[in-house]
Order: sequence, then C-alpha cells, then structure tokens
Amino acid sequence: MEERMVTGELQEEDSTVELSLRPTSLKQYIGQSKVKENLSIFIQAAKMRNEPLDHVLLYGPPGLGKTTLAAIIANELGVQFRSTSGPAIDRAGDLAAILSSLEPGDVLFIDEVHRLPRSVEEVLYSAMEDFFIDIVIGTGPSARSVRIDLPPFTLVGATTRAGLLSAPLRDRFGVLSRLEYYEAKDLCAIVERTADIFEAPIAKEAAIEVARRSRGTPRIANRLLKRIRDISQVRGETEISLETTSTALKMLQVDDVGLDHIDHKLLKGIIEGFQGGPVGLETIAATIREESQTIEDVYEPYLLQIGFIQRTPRGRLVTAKAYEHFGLKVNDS
Ligand SMILES: Nc1ncnc2c1ncn2[C@@H]1O[C@H](COP(=O)(O)OP(=O)(O)OP(=O)(O)O)[C@@H](O)[C@H]1O
Ligand SMILES: [Mg+2]
Repeated sequence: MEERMVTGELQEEDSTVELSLRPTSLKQYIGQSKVKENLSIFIQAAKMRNEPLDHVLLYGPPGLGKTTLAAIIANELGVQFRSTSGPAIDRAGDLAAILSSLEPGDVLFIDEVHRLPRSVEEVLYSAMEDFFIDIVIGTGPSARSVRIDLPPFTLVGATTRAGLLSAPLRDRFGVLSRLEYYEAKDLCAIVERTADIFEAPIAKEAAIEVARRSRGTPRIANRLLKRIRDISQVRGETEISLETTSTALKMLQVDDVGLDHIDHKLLKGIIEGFQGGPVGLETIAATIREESQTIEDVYEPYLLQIGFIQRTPRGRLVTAKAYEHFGLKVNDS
C-alpha cells in the first residue's frame, strides 16, 4: 500500500508529533460527546464505589482517538496505564506476566484486540470475568494447572474491526463505545488546538478549510496542518492564511472534500469501467490492483460515510453525488 496524506492509519511522519498533541483529560478531548458522557458517568461511579471500571471496548476507524481515549480513561481514574497490543502477546504466559504485574484498579490497554491469538484470548476470559487465570505448567503426565489470582483491573480494548472480535470476548466488555467520524466544527476545534500547540496561529477560515478536507479524522487534520504550517512559514506568514491552506492542499493533492488520487482511482474505476456499478468488490480490486480487504477497510469507509458509494446486494454503486463531484452526469458514462 502506498503512503497517503489522507489515510486515517498511522504513518511514519505522524509518530513524532502525535504524542505532544494527545489530549490528556476528557475535558480536552474534543467531540465524541456521547462516548465522553457515558464514560464520564461510569468513571465517576467506579471511583465513588472504589471499584475498577468495567472493561471498555473502543472501536471505530483508524485515527479517531481510541488510543488517546484509553490513556485518558486511566488518567481520569487516577491509575496506571499499561499498554500492549494483540499481536505483541504471543503466548498465554506473556499475558499472565502482564496481568500479574498490575496494581489494583490499573488500566490494561490492548490495541488491535481482535488480533490476540486464540489461546491467549481464552486465558483472558476468566481474567476479565473473575480476575484469575488458570495456566498449565509442564507437559505430559506431569502437567498441572495453576490458578493465579489477579488484582482487579480494567481492560480497555481497541479495534478498527469490531466485527472480527469473537462473541465470548465481546460479551465480556461492559462498555462498548463506538467512535464516529468527527463533525466539521469539532475537527475545526481540533485544528485550532493543534495550531495552538504548534504556536502557529491560523485564520478561522483556514482552520475550517483544513477540517473540511480531513475526512472527519483528527490524525489527518493534524498531519495536513503540519504540512500547511511549513509552507506558511516559508512564505513568511504570521498567521496561516486560507490562501496558503488552499495552495498547500492542492500541492498535497487533497481535493475539496478530502479525497486523493486513490479515492479518485477507485471512483473513476467504477464509473468508467462499470457505468458506476453495481460491481463486486473483487472485480473492483482486480481492476484497480488493490487488495479487496484494503479497499473495504481503508479506502471505502469514508466514501460510504459521505455518500459517494453505496453497498448494494449486487456490489458497490457510485452515487449521483460522486458523479457531481467530478462534474459528470450519471448517464455520462
Ligand atoms: N478528540 C480528540 N481531540 C483532540 N485530538 C484528538 C482527538 N482524538 C484524536 N486526536 C488526535 O489524533 C491523533 C490520533 O489519535 P489516536 O492515536 O488516539 O487514534 P486511534 O483511534 O488510536 O488510531 P489507530 O486506529 O490507528 O490506533 C492523536 O495524536 C491526537 O492528537
Ligand atoms: Mg491507536
């Protein structure tokens, strides 16, 4: 897969700045009001009862703030934040080591929780439910099972693919929070906050423009802003202007609604090759030479969200709205 300016997935250039941009309290966490409201009540209740918070599953597309929110939960609870990921835990013993090193009430964050190996996942069930694990020591006739009691803890799982989670694991989370693409006004506030941290003042219209082209995704907004700031600085501006923002986004090949050449390739592929569809995912994948999984997980969600593509029983259909975006009429193709 090639590098993209407008993918919600973490890119190499993001990692250095992201840490400094992460809000650390629910109050600083912009948008997602339903999720925040719920969590804030559960957190308060857990603190009042002096019990660990129920296990929380955060799910939604990449770059919307799952990892950030997980750390905030620990902060708000006033407990330690321990972080790992599904693919990093190979064996049940690794999980046992992590779990038994927790302090009572701690938050254990497992990113990409849908990628835990099955054998590890099974150990997690009793840990989540009753705070103990049974692990088998030795092999053959001398093998025996040892019970280890654990401190009560809160598991916060994150996944971009909630559908891949097994039912027994999903059922053990008491709080299921789905993060949504951000509304324009919230993204605009995020852009302004980031500009503040960068100490790079930005004109209101410019912030609105960045927000509009960031696909509802804070990570993309921050990434675009960083590039725009560089160009603005080189131009000697004291405040990032709308003109510079538009020029920069043009250079970065991000169009009016935040689409790039890959989105164009996908949409035009369906319009030109299949009269706008419906056409099956596999056929599209073969035509534009991409994996169908990548199309489904990475390229398509935002196009569905803004109503440029529809999923029908007979395949993907490009909508009139998308035709309009390209200045085409539906029966042009
Ligand atoms: N609500 C928010 N307010 C302000 N900034 C945010 C918010 N949500 C996310 N961000 C910013 O977006 C960046 C990406 O967020 P984060 O890494 O938490 O996303 P994620 O959902 O965990 O992504 P992935 O699926 O790739 O793990 C963070 O560095 C943070 O600065
Ligand atoms: Mg994350």
